[in-house]
Amino acid sequence: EEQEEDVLRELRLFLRNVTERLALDRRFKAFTKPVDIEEVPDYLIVIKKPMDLSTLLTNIDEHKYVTVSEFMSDADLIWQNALEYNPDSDPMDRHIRHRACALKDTVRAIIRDELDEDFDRVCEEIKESR
Ligand SMILES: COC(=O)N1C[C@@H]2C[C@@H]3O[C@]2(Cc2nccnc23)C1
Repeated sequence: EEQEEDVLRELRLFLRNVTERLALDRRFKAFTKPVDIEEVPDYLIVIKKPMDLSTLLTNIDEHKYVTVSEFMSDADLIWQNALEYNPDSDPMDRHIRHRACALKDTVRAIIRDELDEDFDRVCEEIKESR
């Protein structure tokens, strides 16, 4: 009903705000756009579910997420993929893994600090009812 759409609209506003703040953080520049398959031809052989911050924003606008947990599953792909594709000891791999870990910790800290438990529960109830 209308009240449910009001809740989901507020969820999208919250998720856009979080995602845009991450995209502005210079540490996360490598995560703002899809990895360029022309530059990295084997990327899709290694990484089965690519994800990036611009794709998160598109998904939000396409009403893909009804709960924060669904959003977090896709957001987690970003740093998980980076750890998986860049496992080596060379400085470049270590650098992007450090940033991937910072992304993981930053997303979790924002959600812990800014997501209201009761609001999240209402979203979960809407999801269960559909
Ligand atoms: C989230 O970003 C990444 O996982 N990567 C891995 C790729 C390997 C390396 O860095 C990336 C882009 C790139 N382009 C050209 C040559 N080498 C690289 C970014």
